[in-house]
Amino acid sequence: MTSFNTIDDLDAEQRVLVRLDLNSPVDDGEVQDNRRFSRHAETVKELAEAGHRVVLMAHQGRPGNDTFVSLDQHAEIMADHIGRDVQFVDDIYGDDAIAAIESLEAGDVLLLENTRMSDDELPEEDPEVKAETEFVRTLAPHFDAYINDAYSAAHRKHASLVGFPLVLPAFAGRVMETEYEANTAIANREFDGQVTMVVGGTKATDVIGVMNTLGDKIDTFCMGGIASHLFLRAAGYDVGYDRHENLDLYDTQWENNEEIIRELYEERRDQIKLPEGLAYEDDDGERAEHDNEELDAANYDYMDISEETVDKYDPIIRDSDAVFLKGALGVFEDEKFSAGTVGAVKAIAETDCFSVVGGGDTSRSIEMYGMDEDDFDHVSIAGGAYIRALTGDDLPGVELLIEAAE
Ligand SMILES: Nc1ncnc2c1ncn2[C@@H]1O[C@H](COP(=O)(O)OP(=O)(O)O)[C@@H](O)[C@H]1O
Ligand SMILES: O=C(OP(=O)(O)O)[C@H](O)COP(=O)(O)O
Repeated sequence: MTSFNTIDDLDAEQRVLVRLDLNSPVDDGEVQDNRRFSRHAETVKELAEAGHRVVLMAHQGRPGNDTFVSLDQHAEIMADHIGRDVQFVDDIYGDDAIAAIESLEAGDVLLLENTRMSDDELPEEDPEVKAETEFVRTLAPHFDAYINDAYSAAHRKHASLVGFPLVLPAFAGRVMETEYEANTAIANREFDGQVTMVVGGTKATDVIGVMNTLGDKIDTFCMGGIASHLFLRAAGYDVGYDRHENLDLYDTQWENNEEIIRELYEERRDQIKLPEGLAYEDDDGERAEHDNEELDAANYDYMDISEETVDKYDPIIRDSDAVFLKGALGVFEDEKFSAGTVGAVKAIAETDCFSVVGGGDTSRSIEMYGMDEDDFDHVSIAGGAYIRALTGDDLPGVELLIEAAE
């Protein structure tokens, strides 16, 4: 069913520019190894072993966030995964980057600096505009082929994702192939019985927009994470406001989505299940909980759904014939705030239903809490892209690969 050219269609010994998605959790400045590395390592290893000169591009975090860091650590982690050296240059398309690219020999692998450190990368613009950026125009002449393996970023119209397919022969990497095939098959499938979507994570903007479109396919949404705080705010509770100056989790997402959140809450109230309360860290560093009536956004950070909410969602999941999870229901990386995410993921694993767990960060909870990937029909390293794919909407990065093959 593959509709694009893949690594199998490459000529021998090419100079290949490969876009990966290595966007990872960062803990105190330390990049955390995760499934994105192991999955992309298959593509990188295959290309290097075939004797291509392999130059990798990826992004990390968003400017202004703590997770917006250099990719030097990513090069070391990738090297461990592929069992060969991964060179790193702290430049994207300047003289240092070009010199490093030109000095590569067959089978060498080089990682360029975080693409989002270039001003050309981020504004979402049409491919034709991105293809004209200095970023794309400077790098492209040094390559024979562009390979997009970053399915999980394919919903973004950024230079490294949509600019190059217009100026270089474009191919899909192995992760792109498998994620596209799995997610497209899921999107085209009809489900009988009860279909549930568990929605969490921090990127509420990515999920709220598509909830309306998916509303006719999904019987019940179980809400957690930041999106649930925004819905609770729409329901009149004191939550979903930022209390730290340098951390924008809520205010912008509320401003951008207020209308649709209020509309969804009004029109789909029976379908959308909200937390009964939320958990925070008390003065002794222990988990404590507030019921919705007690929520106090000015003084507390809420990091998980309450235990009562876990109990409310559990039977909904267990009675389902299909369950899709996108995003963590709480800060599961800290064990005391893992109850929501682990409760939902375990219930899905133990239920004989069709199941998909999505999200680069969220899929880490499976191994962190001793579950097995085989307990799910599909574990996607994509979050926003996978949920967008479920709506049947095109992903710009994928569309360009398909057009290139036509
Ligand atoms: N209440 C919360 N407050 C802060 N972060 C949260 C909260 N609930 C969930 N998260 C965080 O959401 C992250 C996953 O969100 P996101 O990046 O949107 O999903 P993914 O990368 O899995 O698609 C997790 O790492 C988790 O720590
Ligand atoms: O991690 C990603 O998306 P995801 O959190 O939806 O899985 C991608 O790398 C896209 O990153 P972005 O949402 O900062 O554009």
